[in-house]
Amino acid sequence: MSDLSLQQVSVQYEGQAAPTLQNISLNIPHDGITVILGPSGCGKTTLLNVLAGFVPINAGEVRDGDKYINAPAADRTVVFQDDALMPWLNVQENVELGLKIQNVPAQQRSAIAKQVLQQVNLSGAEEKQIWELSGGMRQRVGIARALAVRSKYLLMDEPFGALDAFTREQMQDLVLDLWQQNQTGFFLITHDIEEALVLATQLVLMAPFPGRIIDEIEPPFSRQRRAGKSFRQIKSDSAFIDMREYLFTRLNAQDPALYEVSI
Ligand SMILES: Nc1ncnc2c1ncn2[C@@H]1O[C@H](COP(=O)(O)OP(=O)(O)OP(=O)(O)O)[C@@H](O)[C@H]1O
Repeated sequence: MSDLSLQQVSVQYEGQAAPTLQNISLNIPHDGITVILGPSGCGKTTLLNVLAGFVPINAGEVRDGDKYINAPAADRTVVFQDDALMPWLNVQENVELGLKIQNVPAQQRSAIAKQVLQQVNLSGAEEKQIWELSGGMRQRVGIARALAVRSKYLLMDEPFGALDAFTREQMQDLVLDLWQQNQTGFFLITHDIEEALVLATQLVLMAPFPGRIIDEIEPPFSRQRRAGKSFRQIKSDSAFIDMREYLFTRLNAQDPALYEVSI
């Protein structure tokens, strides 16, 4: 299966003096968890919107294999932070929505919805109304909806930012489970250094003005978690602490030299 790739991509919004993204080149594996970390305003959301096909680029190219990406499609589904669920539909109906748009027959829709709701641990909640759910449950319905259409990539912008620490860890485990079970590629933005480290198979560090990539690392911790190591064990490991401090220093850089590219 092909990967998503950006070659020398630049984006400059109308009315802006400088590019929001400049010369971004990045490979996003179809079977990895790519996490973007960077200070506010460095263009993380713009990058996600480029991959989703929402924002046009001014230079460069974005491709999935030999297919150029310049419009939204069902193989790249955005899971919005506010979960974007339809409050007049129940859980099952929300999950079936994308399938309905694709004219999948009712019986098949229902079977797929039940299966993906089971994957996100929401079996039994099919008939619930959206307003009856907790924030974490709503996020899981949003993810189930994306899984239902068999999306090749899930694009997530700060998906767990509004959740408490415990629910957040449950959602991180869910991402790791789904990554293994479904062979889905994840592209995820977070402000949380520890979250980035425990989830990423590829961690991309960005700097602002103009938005650019300054480092890429491949943390081993998502695989360690899948192999049974607890979050507590991972986060107290000296390798984890060293990487966390490195990222913290670079993200809090007052000194522009720390924003120099180090790939
Ligand atoms: N539609 C738009 N039109 C004009 N300027 C925009 C648009 N979207 C974003 N920008 C500008 O582009 C820059 C980067 O914004 P973007 O949201 O991509 O950054 P970000 O890294 O995701 O920020 P944050 O972490 O605060 O969400 C900002 O200066 C923002 O004002």
